[in-house]
Amino acid sequence: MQTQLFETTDSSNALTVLSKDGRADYFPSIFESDRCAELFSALIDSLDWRVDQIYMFGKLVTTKRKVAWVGDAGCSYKYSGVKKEPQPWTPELLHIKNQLEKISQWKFNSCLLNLYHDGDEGMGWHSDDEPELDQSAPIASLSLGGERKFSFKHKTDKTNVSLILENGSVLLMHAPTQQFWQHSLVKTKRPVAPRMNLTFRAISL
Ligand SMILES: O=C(O)CCC(=O)C(=O)O
Ligand SMILES: [Fe+2]
Repeated sequence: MQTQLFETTDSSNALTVLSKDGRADYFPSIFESDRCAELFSALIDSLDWRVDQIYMFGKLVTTKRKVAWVGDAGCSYKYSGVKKEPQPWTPELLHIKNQLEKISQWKFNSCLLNLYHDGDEGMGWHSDDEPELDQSAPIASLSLGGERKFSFKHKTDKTNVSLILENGSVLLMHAPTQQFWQHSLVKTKRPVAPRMNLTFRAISL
């Protein structure tokens, strides 16, 4: 079932996505486009980007998508069987973190950055429910660059909710969304500009 569900919540222009078993708030334009371009290029230059390794059908495969894991000292993170140690925060990332903490009223101590060069790169169905994440915390996701379709799928009734993540937008996924829903960044044949996504997370230390 394909649905598109939006409901305006408050004066912040947030749209609420998902009608049960969690909640996600979409903020269309947290950073304006000139600022997004500046941030995109500063983050490309200042971080150490690596290809990712994930298990797919029991095989370790290397992605074309690049990732960077950033966080406070001690915020190591294990997913798809691979443990990552964090890079230190940069001034731009601390600035973004600060903005997202105001919006979400939560403190984050780590950030996963993904770089999708074109529409051939995406991210398959998963939940961000690793044991080291604070299960009560939201995940705040900032998008920079080309617009891409993002979908949620309910784990039991398979309801599908999709939205377009625009340049400079923030998607705030509140607990217990990860427990009940999977999400994916959908690949596309359309030509799309490179896109960077930053997910700010709270790791329990
Ligand atoms: O690129 C996106 O919007 C999603 C990224 C994501 O789901 C993740 O990093 O866990
Ligand atoms: Fe995710």
